[in-house]
Amino acid sequence: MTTTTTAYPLLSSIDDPSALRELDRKQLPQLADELRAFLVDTVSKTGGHLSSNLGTVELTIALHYVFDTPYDRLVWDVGHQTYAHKALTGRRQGMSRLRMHAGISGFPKRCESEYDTFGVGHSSTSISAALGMAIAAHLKGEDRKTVAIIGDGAMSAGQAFEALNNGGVADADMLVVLNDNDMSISPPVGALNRHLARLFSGSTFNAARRAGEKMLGVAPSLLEFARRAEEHVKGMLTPGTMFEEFGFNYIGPIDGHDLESLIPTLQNLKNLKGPQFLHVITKKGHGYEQAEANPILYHGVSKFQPEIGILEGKGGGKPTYTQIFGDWLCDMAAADPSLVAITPAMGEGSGMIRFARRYPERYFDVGIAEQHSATFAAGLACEGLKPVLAIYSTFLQRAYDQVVHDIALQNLPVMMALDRGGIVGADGPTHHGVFDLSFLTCLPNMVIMTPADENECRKMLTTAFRHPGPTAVRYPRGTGMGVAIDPELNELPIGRGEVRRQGQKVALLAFGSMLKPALEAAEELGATVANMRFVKPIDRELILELAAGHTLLVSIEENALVGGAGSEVARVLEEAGCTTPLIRLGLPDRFIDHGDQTLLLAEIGLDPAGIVRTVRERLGDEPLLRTVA
Ligand SMILES: Cc1ncc(C[n+]2csc(CCOP(=O)(O)OP(=O)(O)O)c2C)c(N)n1
Ligand SMILES: CC(=O)[C@@H](O)[C@H](O)COP(=O)(O)O
Ligand SMILES: [Mg+2]
Repeated sequence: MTTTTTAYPLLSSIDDPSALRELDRKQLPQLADELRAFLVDTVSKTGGHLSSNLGTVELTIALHYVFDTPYDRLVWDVGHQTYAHKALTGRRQGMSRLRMHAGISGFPKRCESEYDTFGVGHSSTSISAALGMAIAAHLKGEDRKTVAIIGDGAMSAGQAFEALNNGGVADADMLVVLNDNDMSISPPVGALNRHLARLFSGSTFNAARRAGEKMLGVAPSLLEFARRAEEHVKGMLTPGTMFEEFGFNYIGPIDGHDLESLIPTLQNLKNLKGPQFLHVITKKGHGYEQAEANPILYHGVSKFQPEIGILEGKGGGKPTYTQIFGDWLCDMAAADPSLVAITPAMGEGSGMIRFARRYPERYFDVGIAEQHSATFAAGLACEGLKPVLAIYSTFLQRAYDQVVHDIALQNLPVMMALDRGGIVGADGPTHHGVFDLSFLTCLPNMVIMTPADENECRKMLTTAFRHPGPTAVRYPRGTGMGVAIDPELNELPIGRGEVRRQGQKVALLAFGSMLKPALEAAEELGATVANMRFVKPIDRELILELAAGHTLLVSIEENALVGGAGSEVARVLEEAGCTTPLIRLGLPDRFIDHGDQTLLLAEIGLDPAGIVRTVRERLGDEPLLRTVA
C-alpha cells in the first residue's frame, strides 16, 4: 500500500472533513490531485468502480468543504462514486480492503460511517431519501442542510421524477446536485439526455460560466446572489429548464472540476430556502487518461497496472454465463426475426453489445428504468413480438409489480434473462440476486429455470424463448463448469429434472449453480444427485421418486430459503403426504455482506464441505452408505 504521508502529504493530514474545512481554498487543487492519484492507486489494487469516482473528486471536496458534514446530510445516488467521500471521512486507510470480505463497502452504508447518511447501491433513490430527511429536519425544527447528489443516468429513472414532483412543491430546504457527465454505464439514452445536452450546448455553458464568474467573483450577498442568479443566469441563459417546471430553483450548468466555481456556488446555495437544483458538468474518468478515453471499460474494474491500464481482449478462458447469453441472443435473433431485446441500462454487463451492433433496430436500451422495461416488454409481446428482457436479478426487484400485473397476470410471453442470480461478490447485499426464486415462484403462469452449466443455459434460453407464456432463466455471475456448447438451438422438456449421480440413502436436489458443489459433496457422501433444472413447474414425479428411494432429501439453492426452490420441494412432499425428511440448504434470513463469491458461499455452507457437514450432522452416527445385500 502506497498511502504514505510522502505520497499524499495533504490527503494524509485529513482524517475527517473538519480538517478539510481548515484548509485554505488555495490548497484544494493539490488535495484533488492527491486524491485522484490515491484513487487510481487504490482501485488498481482492489478493483472497484473507477471512472465515476475520478469524475467526482472536486465535487466531493467542495461539498465537504462547504457543508457541515455529518450534521448536514450528503445523500449520494447509487453510491459507486463515493470513494473520495470515504477517503475524506476517516476511511482512507481502510480502503486497501475496499469491497473485500469484512473490509470497506463499495457503497455508502449507514453502519460503516456517520457520514454515510443513506445506504445505497441501486440508483435513483437519493432525491426521495434527501427529501425525507429535509422534511424531517423541518418538522423537528433543525436547521441542517440536505443535499442529494445524483448522476445524469440515475436521473432518468422514474423514482427520481417522482421525488422531483414531490420535492418541487414541498416545504423543504433541499439541494439536488445533478452530476452530469453525459454517461450512464453506457452512453446515456432518452429525452432527458437530450434536454441536458441542450443545457450544456457550448454557448450556454460558456455563457453560464462567464456569468457565474462575474456573479461569484465579488462574493455577493445572499440576496444579491439570488437576484443575480435569477435574473442573469437562470432567466437569461437557461430559460425553461425542466427542473424549474418542477418547482426547483435551477442554477447552472457549471464546471464540476473547477473548485473556484463549485465552492462559491455551493456556499450561496447553502443559504437559499426551498428546493434548489445545481447542474454541474463533469467528465467520467477525469484526470486518468485511459479512463477518460474509455469510461465504459473503467466503470467497474478488476485489478490492473495503472501505468499500463486495463489489457483488453485476453479472453481464452471459460465463457461467462453472460457471454453464453450474448451468443445465444445473436443466434436466436438470426433464427427468429420477431426477437427483440431490452435492457434497462445494462447492455455491457448483460452481454448484449454484439447483438446491439448487429441488430440496432431490435435493441432497446431504455435507461435506468426497470419498471418501464418490464411493461414495455409486455406491450411488445401483446403485438406478437418476442421480447427478451435481459435484467440483473437484483434490479428486477424494482419491477416486481410490472412482472406481476403486466406480464404474469396477462400470461404474456416475455422472457426474462436474469443475470447475476445468487451471490455476486464484491458489490454485496445491494446486488446479490438472492430473492428472485422466492418472488417469482409464487406467481401463477411463470416458468422458472436454473441452469447448472453453460450448455444447459443455452437450452433453457431456447426453451424459455419458445414458451408461449412468461419465463425466467436465472444464471449466476461469472463462469460455469466449462462444458462444451452445442451450436444448435435445442430445447428441454419443461418441468423435468434429471438424476446426475446415482447414490444411496441421501439424495441431493440441486438447483442451478448448486449442482457443482452437490456433485463434489456426493462423492464423499455416496449420495444421489438430481439436477432439478426447473423451480417452476417443479419436477414432482422426480421428487417423490427420490423420496421413496432415500432416507434423507437435501435441497440446495443459491437463493433465500424463505419461499425459494426448497419451499417448492417441501410443498410437493407435504401435498403428497410424504414423510421422508428434507433439509433445505440456501441463504439464511439475513442480508449477506460483500466479499469474494467463493468465500461467502463457503461461509453460508453452500460449498461441498458445507453440504457434507450438514448431512453428517443430521445423520449423526448413522452410516452413510447403505450396505447393499
Ligand atoms: C436500479 C439500478 N439499475 C441499474 C443500476 C446499475 N448502474 C449502476 S451505475 C449506473 C450508471 C449510472 O449513471 P450515472 O448516475 O450518470 O452515474 P455515472 O456512472 O455516470 O457516474 C447503472 C446503470 C443500478 N445501480 N441501480
Ligand atoms: C454500481 C452498479 O450497480 C454496477 O456498476 C454494478 O456494480 C455492476 O455489476 P457487475 O460488475 O456485476 O456488472
Ligand atoms: Mg453519468
